[in-house]
Amino acid sequence: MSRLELVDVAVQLGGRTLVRELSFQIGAGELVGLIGPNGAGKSTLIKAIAQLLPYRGTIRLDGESLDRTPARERARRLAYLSQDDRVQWPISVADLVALGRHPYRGGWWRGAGRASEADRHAIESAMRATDVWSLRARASDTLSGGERARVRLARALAVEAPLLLADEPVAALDPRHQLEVMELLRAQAHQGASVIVVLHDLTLASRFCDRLLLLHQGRTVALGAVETVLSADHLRLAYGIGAVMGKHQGQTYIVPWSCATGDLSSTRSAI
Ligand SMILES: Nc1ncnc2c1ncn2[C@@H]1O[C@H](COP(=O)(O)OP(=O)(O)OP(=O)(O)O)[C@@H](O)[C@H]1O
Repeated sequence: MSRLELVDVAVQLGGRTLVRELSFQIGAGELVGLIGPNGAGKSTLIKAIAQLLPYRGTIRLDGESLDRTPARERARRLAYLSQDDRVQWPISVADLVALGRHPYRGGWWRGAGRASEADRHAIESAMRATDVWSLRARASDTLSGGERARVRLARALAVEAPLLLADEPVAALDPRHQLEVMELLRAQAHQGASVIVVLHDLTLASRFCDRLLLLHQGRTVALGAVETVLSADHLRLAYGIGAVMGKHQGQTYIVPWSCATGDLSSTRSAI
């Protein structure tokens, strides 16, 4: 049985259809990259899976419809890292990461200082893995964009959920931290989690993901093996670019190189 299953999922907002009849499955231990141009519907799809937007169709986690799963249980089984990186309160980094353990607690939040042994272990592991342990006493609203991104990822990892949805987790990161975060997501998958990561960097998508889902205008352009999805035709049709592709140490790198010329509208509408 697949871990996550979407059947004919569609999202309509403000009178527009943002995701169109999309079906796919992800197994335990898989890292799937969700790619596509700005406005393709990637965040909308991720939010629908996270039950943050109304949708049509069915989304099942371990065989159970997510819209029927009680909220607290869902919050343990599904960790969501949003694209929105605003930090609303001047709470410490440690307390922000500790919020990831909230679904395991009864009653109201008491902060990282009063966490159980299991909570403390999850919080510290997540902070060390994302390289933010040294920031633990800092006020979270004083962090740089990249530091904040890693702290928010730590909060999502602290949930220790079997499904991790990460919307552009490397967008604000320097190259080394981008690689570290992708290795971390890979490691989460190796340990049995199912991970969906939204990416704009096609080389990272190619190198680290098991499969890719390429969206354009809310539709699936391609879903499958990295080499199949990242074809020159798909890049031209979905992104309107020409790219330089090559191999290094047996892995594919992709450098967006030129804006495709000519009328793409007819080919795009055919996708
Ligand atoms: N609440 C809403 N009402 C109407 N349209 C919306 C709403 N939210 C998003 N959209 C539109 O839906 C489309 C898809 O948005 P979405 O954020 O899912 O794109 P994306 O693929 O994540 O893009 P990006 O790469 O820019 O983050 C966009 O055209 C966006 O303007």
